[in-house]
Amino acid sequence: MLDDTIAAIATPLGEGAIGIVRVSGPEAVAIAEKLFVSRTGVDWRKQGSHRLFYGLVVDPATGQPVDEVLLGVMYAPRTFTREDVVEFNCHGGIVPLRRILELVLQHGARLAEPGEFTRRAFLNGRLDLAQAESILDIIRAKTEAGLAVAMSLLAGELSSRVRAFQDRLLGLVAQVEASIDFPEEGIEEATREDMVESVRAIMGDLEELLRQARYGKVYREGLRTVIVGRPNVGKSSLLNSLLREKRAIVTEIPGTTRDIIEEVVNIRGIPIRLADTAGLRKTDDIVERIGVERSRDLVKMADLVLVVLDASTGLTPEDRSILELVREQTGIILVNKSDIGDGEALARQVTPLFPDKPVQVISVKTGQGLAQVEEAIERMILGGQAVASQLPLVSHVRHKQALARCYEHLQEVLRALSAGENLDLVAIDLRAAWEALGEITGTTVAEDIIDRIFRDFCIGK
Ligand SMILES: Nc1nc2c(c(=O)[nH]1)N(C=O)[C@@H](CNc1ccc(C(=O)N[C@@H](CCC(=O)O)C(=O)O)cc1)CN2
Ligand SMILES: Nc1nc2c(ncn2[C@@H]2O[C@H](COP(=O)(O)OP(=O)(O)OP(=O)(O)O)[C@@H](O)[C@H]2O)c(=O)[nH]1
Ligand SMILES: [K+]
Repeated sequence: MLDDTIAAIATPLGEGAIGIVRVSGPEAVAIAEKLFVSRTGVDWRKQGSHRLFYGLVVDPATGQPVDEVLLGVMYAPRTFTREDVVEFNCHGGIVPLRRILELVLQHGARLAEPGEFTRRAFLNGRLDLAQAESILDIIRAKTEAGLAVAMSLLAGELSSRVRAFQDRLLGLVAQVEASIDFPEEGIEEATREDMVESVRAIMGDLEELLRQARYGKVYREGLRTVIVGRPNVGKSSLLNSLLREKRAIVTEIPGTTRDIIEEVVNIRGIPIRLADTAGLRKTDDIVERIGVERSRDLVKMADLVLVVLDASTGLTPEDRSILELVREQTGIILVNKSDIGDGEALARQVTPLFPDKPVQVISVKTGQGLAQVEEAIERMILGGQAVASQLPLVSHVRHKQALARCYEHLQEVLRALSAGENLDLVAIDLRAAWEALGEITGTTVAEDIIDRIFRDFCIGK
């Protein structure tokens, strides 16, 4: 598979200043030799790696110049894929990009599959699987904190933690196997206790990582949030104030399963994905409207519900119905318009009715309480902590699940050790724990999981 040379357009297809056709594999340099004509008199083949050369791409069949380009040349093995890589930096239009790609394909490359460049980096050992996954996270990061989490994954911070765990487990395996090899000596009580202690220590460290994993995925995926409330309580005003005051609409992303536009607000580094609940906002009868399937889905799928009440009108039956609808969900109750009504009184009234939900008195008009809303959101996400003391190392569900499986195997090790069971059993569970960790870095992962990971990438990445 790695004998062939792959090529793809690596930049978005649209009108841009520059576009890149990327080529990787054993034929990459030979293809460039056929298509690229230097215009500086420099013999680019005689220069070092990681250089740019100015010239033309010329169609060898016709002798016609196709585009004026900068050719990037990087020689194996010190490249992104660990293969020879050439990059045609052409003008960023669809026709020059397509034309150059076509020529490259005619002269010895095949079209790359989605994520195939990164997959080669993984297969050739330049990146482990978690690092490869981080590259898509970098591309999709919605806030700077999200980018920082992705960059730490790329830097291998999780990977090195995982490898350290694996080393500790291997140490234990060696200890157990040594005892198995000399059964006549049996295993001493002290040794057994020693092992129990080591396993407990590893489990403690795993627990810490798993705690972070609870909110880690929010940095990557964002927090699906909806604002609900009856008409005129100030939902649009709240949304606008979040969007405007933050001046941080990072991007507009289409909802993945529905045709709903989401706007991403950056609240203390946490990407808050506010679904455009125009359907919910514009209707006369909000309760009835929530009954409408689409809106209900939106609310049910939300990670966080912001329920807005109006201090100037007090708690109405409609408010109660809305609050009932979202009783089971993570939410914050916002008592708005405290500038023209007794917000504290209304807050005292609803707090005992919905003890799970923090209540915050606000006025979108004066700005009162809005900073505390952000704090409350942060606190809910970070499991009670007001501020993340450190960015989470675990941001993928896949990684979290592998850590959890490792943990379960270690529970089994503990049980077997304290029940005085056969050491063969203990060794098997220790190895299983070790293997679960290898799924994160990709040393013990099934091919179909790797396929699934790279399928999400775009072509050219
Ligand atoms: N034009 C271009 N820009 C790009 C990339 C690319 O492939 N091409 N990248 C890719 O997605 C990212 C940068 N990542 C890269 C990672 C490693 C290497 C590389 O050549 N690494 C060598 C180090 C070479 C040296 O030390 O001299 C190596 O790791 O061995 C290049 C780009 C983002 N920008
Ligand atoms: N005094 C005061 N008025 C507010 C406050 N927040 C919003 N309003 C006003 O309340 C009215 C309704 O606000 P909207 O934001 O449109 O309310 P909504 O909940 O989106 O209303 P619908 O779209 O009908 O569901 C507007 O006139 C706002 O200016 C507030 O904190 N204090
Ligand atoms: K409105």
